[in-house]
Amino acid sequence: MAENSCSGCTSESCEGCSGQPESLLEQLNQYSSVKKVIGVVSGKGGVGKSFVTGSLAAMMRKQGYQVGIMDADITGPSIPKMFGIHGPAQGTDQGILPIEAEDGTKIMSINLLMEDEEAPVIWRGPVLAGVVKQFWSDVFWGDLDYLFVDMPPGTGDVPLTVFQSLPVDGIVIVTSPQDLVQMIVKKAYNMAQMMKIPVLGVVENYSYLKCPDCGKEIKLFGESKIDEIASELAMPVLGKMPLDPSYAELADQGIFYKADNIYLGEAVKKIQDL
Ligand SMILES: Nc1ncnc2c1ncn2[C@@H]1O[C@H](COP(=O)(O)OP(=O)(O)OP(=O)(O)O)[C@@H](O)[C@H]1O
Repeated sequence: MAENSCSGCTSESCEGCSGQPESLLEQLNQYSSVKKVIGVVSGKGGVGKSFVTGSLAAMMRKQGYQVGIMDADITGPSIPKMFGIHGPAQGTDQGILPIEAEDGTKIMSINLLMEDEEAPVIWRGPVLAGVVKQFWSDVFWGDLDYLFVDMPPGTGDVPLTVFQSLPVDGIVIVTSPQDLVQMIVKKAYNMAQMMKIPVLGVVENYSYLKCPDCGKEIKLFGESKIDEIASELAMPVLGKMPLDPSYAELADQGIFYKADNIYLGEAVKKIQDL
């Protein structure tokens, strides 16, 4: 995990602090340990960010790692439904307990804390940011190898809070093959650069649809430009995923942890190598 050796001390009490900007890192829940924090981001909504978060978590879990998912997409949480879990989450002296999916993935989401899952969250940025910090400091995650953070789309308050408050080891950018992509991917990439967060690479979703009859690959959104963009930014393409209704079905049935996303092998390797 990224070091935060100077958090909690002042420039008077620690020589190491002098001249360094004050760290905004939040303290992790004291009864928990998290080895690696991986953020999954997208420049715009609906490109499959939760889908990639869920796939990566499920694949890591299948390999025997202790895995958690923090659903930081507070106003559009979709992880609990994908993993077939419901609240209310319970609290103990150690903190709020995440809810475990059937495969053992530990999940915390605002939907697990609301009385009515369908009630909208109409909160301003600072409140949303506060919730994300509490998901780190007040949730009893236990000992995790990987915590995946499903971010809201864009570069607003919540992604900024995650980048500043959590020791993010790397991010995966998710995108789709459309004309706007170049600008959107660059915005996400540049934000990470400005926050000094390593970019592990980019995943393109909806790259094509495979015809169930003839196997032909149909490029629904036109030709992909992701290789060009990735090479311009000197980051790897970690996968190109087709639109595959069988995955959507697993999500709708709440058994997404069963998904074996063969298109994300490179992404898994990259995360394991961290
Ligand atoms: N490759 C795919 N094949 C089939 N269905 C997919 C694929 N990718 C995403 N979906 C489905 O599309 C919908 C939107 O995906 P998802 O929720 O992951 O997007 P998102 O980027 O997280 O959205 P938001 O911006 O709202 O957070 C979901 O129902 C998901 O199951």
